[in-house]
Amino acid sequence: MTRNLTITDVRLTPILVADPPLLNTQGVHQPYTPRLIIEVVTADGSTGIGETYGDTKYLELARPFAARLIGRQVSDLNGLFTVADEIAVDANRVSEAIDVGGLRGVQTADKLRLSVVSGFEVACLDALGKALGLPVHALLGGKVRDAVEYSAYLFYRWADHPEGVAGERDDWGAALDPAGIVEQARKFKERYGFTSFKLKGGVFPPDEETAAVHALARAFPGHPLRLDPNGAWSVATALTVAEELADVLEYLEDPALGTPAMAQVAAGTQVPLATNMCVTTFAEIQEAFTTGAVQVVLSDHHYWGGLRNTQQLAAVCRTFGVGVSMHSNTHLGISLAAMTQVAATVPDLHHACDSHYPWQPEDVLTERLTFTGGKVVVSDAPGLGVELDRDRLEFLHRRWAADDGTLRERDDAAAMRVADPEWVTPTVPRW
Ligand SMILES: O=C([O-])C(=O)C[C@H](O)[C@@H](O)C(=O)[O-]
Ligand SMILES: [Mg+2]
Repeated sequence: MTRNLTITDVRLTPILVADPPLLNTQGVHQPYTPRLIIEVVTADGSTGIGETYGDTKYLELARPFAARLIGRQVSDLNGLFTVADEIAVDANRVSEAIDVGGLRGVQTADKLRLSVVSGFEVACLDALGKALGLPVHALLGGKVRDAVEYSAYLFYRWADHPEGVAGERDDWGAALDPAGIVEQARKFKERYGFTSFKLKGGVFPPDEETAAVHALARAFPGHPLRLDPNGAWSVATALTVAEELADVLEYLEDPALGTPAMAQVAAGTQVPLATNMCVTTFAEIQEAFTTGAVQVVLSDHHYWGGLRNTQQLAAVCRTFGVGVSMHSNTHLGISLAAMTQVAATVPDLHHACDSHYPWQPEDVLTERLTFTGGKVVVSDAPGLGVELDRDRLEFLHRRWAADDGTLRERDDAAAMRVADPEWVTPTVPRW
């Protein structure tokens, strides 16, 4: 039977989703964070869904992108990059050259475009898979594992958002010291079965964070542990921490900012270094790999340009003997399903992937994805194997529409200033 896979409609729905008061070196998460949900509809009635960042700078690229997709084939995934090249990026959007205070590395016009392409690519793959009756992993060449392992993403956090700030409550409680972090890790293990733990650092002086990692090592002997200060330390501080934690760390993530600093740290320690900050584009690979600056690249399909680019990144890493795993920031179930589908196809995946999903109490799916033994089972259902809950989508969109603009852009430093008016984004290295 010949199918008509022409794209006839594209729907873009910006939403605001609840986010807990998670601390990082920039500040704290806002009570609600923007995401963009993308639906691609084909002439024969398949609808595919994708998800990406929802801040204004992404929306303003997604709209002309969506308009250009009408009439194209949903299977023309390579064509998405051609379409992206046609979209002009406002120079002001990249003038500061960093994104979310640098948490996602360099910001370029291409990377902004790729962050939009990724949402459309996932939606097209989902629609194509549904039309053909094949899971996304089959469209990517087939799965090499039946479940994908994730790590518990531990955060220093407050119990609630600052007084007077509207937000959703949760039962995780505060975690502001080693005991609080161990308690949080126990809950993660109980609720989801995770056996790897990553602590988001760069929040407190390094000796406090080192103490928290030692406390985790005592509480969970033999479990892989990671610490990620998002580049907040000097080379000297990074080397001190690496020495103190050498026996317990699986890897140290972005201890110092930029490839040259990472290369200096790498030269002085046996602890592997991972990154989602100094290698975030193909252009950054050569310098990082030839200087031995990183041993594990944490891919994020959102800003690498989608699932197929993630596979290409994995192939380059494999060629250079560099490990690959996955980075995450606030995302919903569509992205977790997409991450799981692509991770299932990557042969050398030796580290549990990051996921913020357990921190997100809200979703746009009819059924939440679940972690069992720290793993998500790879769906063999057509497409991503998930279904959009239209009522939830509408509810979360109404929250976005009602916002006066303050929450539509993620700004962790601004959120921190609500609690501490003197707060300014720390200069790096912070310690
Ligand atoms: O380096 C990382 O893993 C991240 O930046 C992940 C997230 O952005 C995290 O730091 C956050 O959301 O606060
Ligand atoms: Mg990181």
